[in-house]
Amino acid sequence: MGVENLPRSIALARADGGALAVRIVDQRRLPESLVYRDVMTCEEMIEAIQTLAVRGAPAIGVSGAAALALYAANESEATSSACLVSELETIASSVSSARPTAVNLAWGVERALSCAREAACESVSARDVAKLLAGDVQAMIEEDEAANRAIGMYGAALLGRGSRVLTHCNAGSLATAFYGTALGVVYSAFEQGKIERVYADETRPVGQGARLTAWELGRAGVPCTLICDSMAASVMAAGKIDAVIVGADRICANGDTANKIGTYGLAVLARHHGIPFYVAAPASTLDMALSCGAEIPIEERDPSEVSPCIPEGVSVYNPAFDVTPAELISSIVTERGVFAPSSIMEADRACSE
Ligand SMILES: CSC[C@H]1O[C@H](OP(=O)(O)O)[C@H](O)[C@@H]1O
Repeated sequence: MGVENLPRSIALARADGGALAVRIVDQRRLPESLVYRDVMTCEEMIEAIQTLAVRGAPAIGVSGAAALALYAANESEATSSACLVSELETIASSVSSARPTAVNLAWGVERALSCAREAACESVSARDVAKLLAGDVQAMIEEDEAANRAIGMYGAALLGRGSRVLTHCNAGSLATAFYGTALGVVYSAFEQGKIERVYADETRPVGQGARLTAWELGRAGVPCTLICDSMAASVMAAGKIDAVIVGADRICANGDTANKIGTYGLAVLARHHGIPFYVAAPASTLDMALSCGAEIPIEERDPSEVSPCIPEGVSVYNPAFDVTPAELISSIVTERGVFAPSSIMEADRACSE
């Protein structure tokens, strides 16, 4: 039992014949089946991101860089590193725009481009640039896990013994390279004997809580109660929650935070009930270029996610995220410590050192 019993959501691998592959857990198949899928091309990775086969801000950040590494290794016929860089710059925007809200995706793509440009300046061959890109994806995977374990350590210190935590969506190991952000705090606190129970919102319409968080916590042996999103208010009113911990897809310079749709409502409820509301996220989720949450692009997804049967003449609104104002957030937990939302720019500087 424990977090080590969880699969790695994304890893580099070699397909039959030795070609570079990115091996992902196909999260659309959970909780019924744990299915791994080898992604071999840039287009396949874009499709995996758009269909939520791979999902979660940090995980799609790694996937964005991996998309370029797959192109360089398996698709490009460039005869020079300069030509390869030019090709990568051409496809980069199609990867970054696969999902607009999580800043991690654009961050991962830009990191891969920088890696390729720097290598090309060293006059290495296109083949060697491809190898360096794959190596940097592996480094991102390792860095993300380390960041999540640090987030877990700092976040666990905020919780007392016997804590009952409410979480939303899945900000677990599946949503990252490994260990998770919000659930990383849970796993660290659980190892310290601090977690009595986790209440997991099912998180309509896609059900990341019911399908993924409940599956993770069950597999890790963490006591979990699955609730409908509409039950969160009553559970808080009944005094069953000591803290709310969620992930993030983009955190602005003033601390406003985009996360899965329904997060904002939880923050309002937590404030009403005097319950601390924590956001857990790595530096790759910070976007200091945006001054406030109104600037965050919110992805709208297919109406069929809300219901397979939409009555004629009825429209559907399906935003995948909402924005929680900084004033409703108690603290933001990063790999460099716990920060007040108003001090998140300090966190960005600390994480960049
Ligand atoms: C640590 S994952 C962050 C964030 O990403 C998830 O969105 P999605 O399932 O659509 O990829 C959710 O908002 C998580 O909180």
